Amino acid sequence: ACGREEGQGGGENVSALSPLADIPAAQEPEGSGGIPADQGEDGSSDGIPVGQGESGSFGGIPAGQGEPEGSGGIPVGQGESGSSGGIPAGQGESGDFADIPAGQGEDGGSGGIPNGQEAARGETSGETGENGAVGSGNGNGSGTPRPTSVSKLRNLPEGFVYLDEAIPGALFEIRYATEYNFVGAVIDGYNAPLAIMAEPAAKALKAVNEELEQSGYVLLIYDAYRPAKAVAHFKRWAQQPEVPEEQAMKDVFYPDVDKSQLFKLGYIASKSGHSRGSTVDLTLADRETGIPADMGSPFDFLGDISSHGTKKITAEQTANRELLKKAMVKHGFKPYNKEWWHYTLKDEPYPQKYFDFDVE
Ligand SMILES: C[C@@H](N)C(=O)N[C@H](C)C(=O)O
Ligand SMILES: [Zn+2]
Repeated sequence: ACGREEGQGGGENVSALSPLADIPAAQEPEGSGGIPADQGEDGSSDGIPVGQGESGSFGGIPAGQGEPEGSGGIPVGQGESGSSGGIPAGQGESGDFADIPAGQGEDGGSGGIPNGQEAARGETSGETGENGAVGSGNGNGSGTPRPTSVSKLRNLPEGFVYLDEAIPGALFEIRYATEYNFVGAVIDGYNAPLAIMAEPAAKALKAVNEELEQSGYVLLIYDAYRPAKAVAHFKRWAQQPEVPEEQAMKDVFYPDVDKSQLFKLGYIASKSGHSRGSTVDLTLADRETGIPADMGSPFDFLGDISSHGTKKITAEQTANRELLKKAMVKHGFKPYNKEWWHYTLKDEPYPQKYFDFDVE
């Protein structure tokens, strides 16, 4: 897993494959570095990787632009994403589409951090049903990939796409659709372990994946588009006092910080770039095994060690972070200094809009 555990996967190959360009991390917090809760910024998540088998075409995506952020647990193979025909009547409406005007945003939540669980190669549950069911793992932190049937409603707002269709070969572990995240519950608005982004961001991310494949890696995506209602859920949770039942998840994701400080410290954003559809939480995984590269801290570990430039990690872990960063920056994404997994497309198509349709 990508946590603090020993890095599997990436290690040795990395130095040979990555020129470690010194790309400075973006200063501007999408998160809320030093910004009081409620003033919004970006956030991200961690989840269950899903191996995306055959994905559909990437039709209709405008020339690339882009940015990124993920979920905890078990990578899930997204088998064949079949056609979307056959959606039962009455299921078609995807969630609310209440766009939140810029400046009103709710606080962003923070993606759960995967505890070094092995990223199981997408257990493709595969067979896509008539309504596009795909297999996906449930990020319950058990370490055991369990196929789940997911039906895509396929009526996303115009301009948005499912990443399993847009980025063949990527893996997914949508933590906020599971209980394996810092909140310890499925997050509001995540009705299925799916990743959605605005088309330009998806196109740019596809290019990143293609480039990394040359080095033996694929992208493992923990979170992408995040509904505003999910950010509101994070905020409500952070405002409640910590209780003993939360200790297990606290130990994994925010052991050194009181949860009431997570927004203020920039680890979760009140107005998250994720809700604008062009931010993604992700890591590198071995192309053959699906095992996440060792990044020195797990996804959604909310602490200093997750910052770009930290001295607390090994040269190999730094190299892994740099390999990901170099590829992301090359294709138009900007990093977030406090979280090595969080990236946002610079030329995002909806810079002022905070969407609230459900992930389903
Ligand atoms: C919570 C974490 N995964 C994340 O995305 N943090 C940034 C700052 C956000 O909430 O936008
Ligand atoms: Zn993020």
